[in-house]
Amino acid sequence: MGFQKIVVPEGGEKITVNADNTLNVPSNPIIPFIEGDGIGVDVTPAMKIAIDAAVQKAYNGERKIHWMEVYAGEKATQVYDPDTWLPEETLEAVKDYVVSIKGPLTTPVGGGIRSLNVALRQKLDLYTCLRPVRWFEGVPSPVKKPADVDMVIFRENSEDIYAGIEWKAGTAEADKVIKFLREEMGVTNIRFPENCGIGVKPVSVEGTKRLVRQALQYAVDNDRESVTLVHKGNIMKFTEGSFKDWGYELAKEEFGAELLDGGPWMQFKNPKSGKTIVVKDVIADAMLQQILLRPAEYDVIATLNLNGDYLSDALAAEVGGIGIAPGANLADAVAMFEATHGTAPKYAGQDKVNPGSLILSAEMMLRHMGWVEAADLVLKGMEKAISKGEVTYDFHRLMDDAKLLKCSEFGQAVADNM
Ligand SMILES: NC(=O)C1=CN([C@@H]2O[C@H](COP(=O)(O)OP(=O)(O)OC[C@H]3O[C@@H](n4cnc5c(N)ncnc54)[C@H](OP(=O)(O)O)[C@@H]3O)[C@@H](O)[C@H]2O)C=CC1
Ligand SMILES: O=C(O)CCC(=O)C(=O)O
Ligand SMILES: [Mg+2]
Repeated sequence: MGFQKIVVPEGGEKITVNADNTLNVPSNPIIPFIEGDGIGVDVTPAMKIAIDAAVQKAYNGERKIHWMEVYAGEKATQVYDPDTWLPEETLEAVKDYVVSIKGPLTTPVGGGIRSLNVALRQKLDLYTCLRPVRWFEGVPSPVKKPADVDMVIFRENSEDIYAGIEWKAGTAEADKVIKFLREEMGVTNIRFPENCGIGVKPVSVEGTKRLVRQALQYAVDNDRESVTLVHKGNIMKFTEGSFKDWGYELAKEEFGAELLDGGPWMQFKNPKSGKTIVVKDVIADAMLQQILLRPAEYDVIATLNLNGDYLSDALAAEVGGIGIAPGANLADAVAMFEATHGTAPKYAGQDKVNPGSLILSAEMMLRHMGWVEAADLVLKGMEKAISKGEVTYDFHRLMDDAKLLKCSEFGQAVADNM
C-alpha cells in the first residue's frame, strides 16, 4: 500500500487475521501508533521505552515491535494540511495493520470539530471499549480497601449520544426537528421549544447484543463471578431500558442463563470452569455509589457509551486516577489500544504526567498479540517501580517519602524494574 505521509518501517511485517478472527503475529510486527495531542508527546515515548524493553527482555532480540507513526489530531494538521484532522490513510493503516495504539486527542467543548476519538471508534466500528480497573499495591487511593476494586468495564462504543446527532439551539435544523416532534409526534413536553438544542440517542438491539456478548464471553474466559448491566432504564425506557432487556435476553439465548430467585437477575454455569456466573443489573446513579461502598460485589460491567465514560473515570479514581487506567477499543478483528485519560493540556510537553495508563494499554496490546511473557514483564516493572515509591507527580502528591519521577523517567523505571 502506498502512503502519502506514513513511512512504513523497514524490516517489519503485518499482523494478519484468520477467518475466525484469531491473529497471526509475526516476530517483527509493524504497530501503527498515534502520538496524541497535549500530553501525547510525553506519554507515547515513555510507553515505547517500557514496551521495547519488555519485548527485548522477554524474547532476547527474537521479537521486536516496528513502530509506525500514523497521524491524527493537531499533528495531522501539521503533517497534511490545516483542515485534515483524521487522514483517510490513518484509517486505512489502522485497519490494514490490525493492531494499533493511540495517545489522547483533543476535542473542543461546545463547538469546533467533533471528537476524533469517537470518529476513530465509529469509522472502524470498534464497538467495544474495554477498560479493566484494578489496584496496584502501593498506589495511593481515596478508598479504604482499593484491592476490592477489580472490575472490567465493557462500554458500548458505537451508539448512544456519542453518535453526535444533535442540533444547536436557535438553528433552522433544531427548529425543524422540534416542529416535527411537536406537530407530527405529539410531543408536548419540550419545556422551552423556542430556544432549545436537541440531541438524539440511538441504541439498537444489534449494538447492545454484540457488546453484551463480549462481556459475557469475557466472564466465561476469565472465570469471573458476575456481569452487571448498568443502565438508566427507569428514565430512558426504550434506549437504556431496552439495553437491560436485550442484555438479559442475550444471556438467556446464547449462554443459557435462567432466572435467579424468580428474576430479574439471571445465572448460568460457566462451561469452562463449572462455576456460576450471575447476570444482574443496576441503575447507573446507584452504581456510582455501589462502586464506592460495595466494590467487591461487582466484577464485569456491560454498559452504554455515556455511562461507561463516567464509570471509567470514577472507577479509575478509586485505584489511583486516570493516569494509570488503561483501555482498548475492539472490533471483531481490528484493535486500537488507548489510555482512558485525555490530553491534559496544562501539562503538555512538561515531561511530567503519568505514562502508566498508556503503558498498561500497551500491556493489554501485548497480551492481545499473545506476547504474554512481555506483558507480564510490563506488569512486574510497573508494580516494582511503584512499590519502591518511584512515581510521577499524581501519585507523589499523595504519598509520603516517594521519589518524584518525570514521565520519561517513569517509563525507564518500569523498564529497569522488569
Ligand atoms: N480518548 C481520548 O483521547 C480522550 C480525550 N479527551 C480530551 O482531552 C481533553 C482534555 O480533557 P480533560 O477533561 O481535561 O481530561 P484529561 O483526562 O485530559 O485530564 C483531566 C485531569 O486528569 C488528570 N490526568 C489526566 N491524564 C493524566 C496522566 N497521564 N497522569 C496523571 N494525571 C492525569 C490530571 O489531573 P490533575 O489536574 O489533578 O493533575 C488532569 O488535569 C479534551 O479535549 C477531551 O475531549 C478526554 C478523554 C479521553
Ligand atoms: O473524545 C473525547 O474527547 C473524550 C472521550 C472520552 O472521554 C473517553 O473516551 O473516555
Ligand atoms: Mg472519558
